[in-house]
Amino acid sequence: MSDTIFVLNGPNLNLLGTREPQIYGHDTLDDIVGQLEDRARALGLTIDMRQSNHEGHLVDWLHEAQARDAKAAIVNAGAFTHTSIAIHDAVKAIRTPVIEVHLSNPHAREEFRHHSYIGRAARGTIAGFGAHSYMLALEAAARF
Ligand SMILES: O=C(O)[C@]1(O)C=C(c2cccc(Sc3ccccc3)c2)[C@@H](O)[C@H](O)C1
Repeated sequence: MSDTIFVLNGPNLNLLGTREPQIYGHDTLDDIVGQLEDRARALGLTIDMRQSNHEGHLVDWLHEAQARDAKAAIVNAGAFTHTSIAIHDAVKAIRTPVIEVHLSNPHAREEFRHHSYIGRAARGTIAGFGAHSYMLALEAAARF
């Protein structure tokens, strides 16, 4: 197993920090990756953070996480959380442990956000703590 943690982000998260801070906080993905890299360095780990608006990229990157024997994959699939059987199947297909994360708490929001295809396949889920959701997931992954 390598010391690499994949951090994979889905649609619209490239716009994070620009709108709806009351839901998603003020941090951008660049802010979050900087926080993660500082902590990962202290843990002897490496972060590989990516974002795409395309479902197939996330599927390909989950396959790559396994191919590179990643220690874990932290996944915020955004809206694909609630729609993507393809990403669910990729999470089930790989040996790499996957931690689902969300900035908001989808269960406290609209009904259509209450179901997660990713959550049904992941090792666990951390949601509702803004950027800290990612940091909590890194701490959990470090103990795998
Ligand atoms: O809370 C999350 O992290 C979540 O994964 C993120 C989502 C999301 C949705 C739209 C935009 C963004 S990122 C954003 C937020 C504000 C302005 C621009 C982009 C995230 C939702 O689709 C999900 O239901 C929940």
